[in-house]
Amino acid sequence: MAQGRQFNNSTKTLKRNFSEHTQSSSYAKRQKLLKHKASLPIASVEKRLVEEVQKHDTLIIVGETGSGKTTQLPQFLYNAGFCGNGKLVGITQPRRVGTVSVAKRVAEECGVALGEKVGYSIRFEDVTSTSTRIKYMTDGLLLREALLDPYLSRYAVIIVDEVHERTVHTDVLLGLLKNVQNARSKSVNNDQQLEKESADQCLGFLKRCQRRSPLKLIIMSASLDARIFSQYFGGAKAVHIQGRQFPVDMFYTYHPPQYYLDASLTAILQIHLEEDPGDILIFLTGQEEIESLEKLVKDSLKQLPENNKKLIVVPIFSSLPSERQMRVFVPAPPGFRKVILATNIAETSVTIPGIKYVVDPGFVKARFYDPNKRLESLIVIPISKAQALQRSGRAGRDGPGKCFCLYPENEFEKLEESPKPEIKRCNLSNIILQLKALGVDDVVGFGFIEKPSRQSFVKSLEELILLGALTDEFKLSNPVGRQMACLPLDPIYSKALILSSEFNCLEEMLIAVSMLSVKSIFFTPSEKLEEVRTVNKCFESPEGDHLTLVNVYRASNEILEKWSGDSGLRTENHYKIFRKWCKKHFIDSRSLRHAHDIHSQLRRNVEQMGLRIASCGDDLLQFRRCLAASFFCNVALKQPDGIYRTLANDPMNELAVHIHPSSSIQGKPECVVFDELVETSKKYIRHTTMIDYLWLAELAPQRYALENQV
Ligand SMILES: Nc1ncnc2c1ncn2[C@@H]1O[C@H](COP(=O)(O)OP(=O)(O)OP(=O)(O)O)[C@@H](O)[C@H]1O
Repeated sequence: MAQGRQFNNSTKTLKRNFSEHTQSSSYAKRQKLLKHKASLPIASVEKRLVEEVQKHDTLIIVGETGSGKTTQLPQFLYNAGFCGNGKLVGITQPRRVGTVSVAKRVAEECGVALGEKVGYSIRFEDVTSTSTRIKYMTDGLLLREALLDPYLSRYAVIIVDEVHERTVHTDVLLGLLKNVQNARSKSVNNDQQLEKESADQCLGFLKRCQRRSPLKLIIMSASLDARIFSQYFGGAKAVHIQGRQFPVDMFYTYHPPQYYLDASLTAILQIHLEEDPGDILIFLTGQEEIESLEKLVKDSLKQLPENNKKLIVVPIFSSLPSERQMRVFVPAPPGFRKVILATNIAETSVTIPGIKYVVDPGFVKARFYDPNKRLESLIVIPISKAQALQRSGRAGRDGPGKCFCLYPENEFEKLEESPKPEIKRCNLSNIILQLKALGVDDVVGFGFIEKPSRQSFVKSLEELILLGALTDEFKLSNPVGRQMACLPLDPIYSKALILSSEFNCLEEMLIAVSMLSVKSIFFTPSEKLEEVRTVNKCFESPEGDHLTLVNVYRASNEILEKWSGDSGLRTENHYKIFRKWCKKHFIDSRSLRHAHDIHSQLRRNVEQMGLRIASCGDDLLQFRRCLAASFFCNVALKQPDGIYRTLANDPMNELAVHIHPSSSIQGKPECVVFDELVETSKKYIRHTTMIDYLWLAELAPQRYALENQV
């Protein structure tokens, strides 16, 4: 990387030229891809990397951003024969967007349709087939797979990519993979022994053969401290890939800006007016900031002369409808420059062609969970050095780039090396349940790379006991705990599904849980809040948001049914009408379709479990009682001043909270259950439904026995 330089936040005009975007034939495209592959820094060390993987069961690979680790290494291993006997190379990623976009790219490079030799799997979306050999997936997905196949016997190699992010799933996966490696190498030794001992135990031997090859494990990132991981894996070898494809020049401000949003605007305009053609990517902390900056940029453009107005603003954040997220990959029209306003969703793994300039204000919004108060806070904090490196690395991927950091260079030195591991700041209930289902009895003693706090363990174990997933002896209960672990859901949602069968409302709960499982059904631009409310009045249930979600789903189902005709087949035209309907109601059509897919999968899951699927019809009391019986850890009571207070065992941990303004609940009911408690500008409870406080002692006596009552 070039020496840091300082830059001025002044604006000047500069004429630019964009070359015409020409469409190449598929042959020419393929030749171009091959040439590109050969030019990546990793290409020159292919042979050495393959040899290292052959020699070592665990390998740590560190290489500059854009050097070709994620896209090329799996192809090297495939070509070297690691996928013999139908085995797979699996690559985990921390985010869905990165997983999908990288898989698409590698399929293109291999000249195959996505889902054939190269595929991907993310929760509720599997684009693989029996011919898939290179499989990209989220880290959480591989953890789930381990529940069904504890030896991960289909995989010859597993690459844990972007490990510096230290997501909770990556951390748990590392511990688990260590155990799997041990178990598989033991099974190799045992099998050799058994082979000698007895020829007539042929069948058992064959069975063991399926899991006898040792598991190769590769830990990878551009910004990891190899020592920590090497130590964790008993002195595993680390390989450093030298060089990057294109340089990225770093620039810093003289002083920290007073308001980084203003500084961001200045930086964007400065680049637009003074720098050579090339798109801009700026990292902000969330939707609100992105929308403010979008408006500021658009207003500023109005003041510029006509020939300087050719700047397109494209936002990307996680609650944005997926179709709109994909717009970041669409090239700007000839003569235009594109500026992408992104959260850290675009920080790792992704390559957005055309990005030449990165602007980094140096902040990120991170989640912190307080296990005592059950409160999740979203707090804006400075990024770590690893994140700064990843951000600058989004430039320099298809040509030389520049990164403008909106902080002085000496501030960079003060940043933490890596982000705080998620496992130290999240609710552990789901992880504990999965570990228990994997047969890890002593979860506190599990070999985590960094152990979560004792308090987090205690609170999550308590919650799982209250939900009936664990016995008082901390064992997985049968059948409830086992059933809960089988469902790819948070424990409270799983419990709600299982219980709803008894309350005769599994139909409704399947819908509610499916809708809660997608990132966000409604897309609400801040300036259109009122319009969204008016147009969606028809779905609103005064009793609460869970029923509102059920109403939206059923209305959308009617739209789909109406056009499916006798054949039951839905054509693209039906979906066009569906999308139009969604747009009218400010609904993210991809999220809603996703909810329909999740619904189908969960329905299959509960059918396999033998749960009785029935509808409560108009008797919605049953549905609300069932919510009370499952969401009883998330209850808030109205206080005389009209503000709500959460209920906790220890009054010190009770919090004053507000029902989220987007809620459909009417009036101010005495008592509500809620889905999540998040602190943004205030402490909000989201997805609330009214219940009767007196139900709690009857429906959740384990938590609301008389002596616990307030
Ligand atoms: N979707 C894509 N479109 C165009 N080019 C791409 C795409 N994905 C990858 N590339 C090209 O391949 C190069 C290598 O990408 P790859 O993701 O393998 O690098 P990496 O070393 O894993 O980077 P990082 O550590 O940032 O994830 C990129 O620099 C870019 O030139």
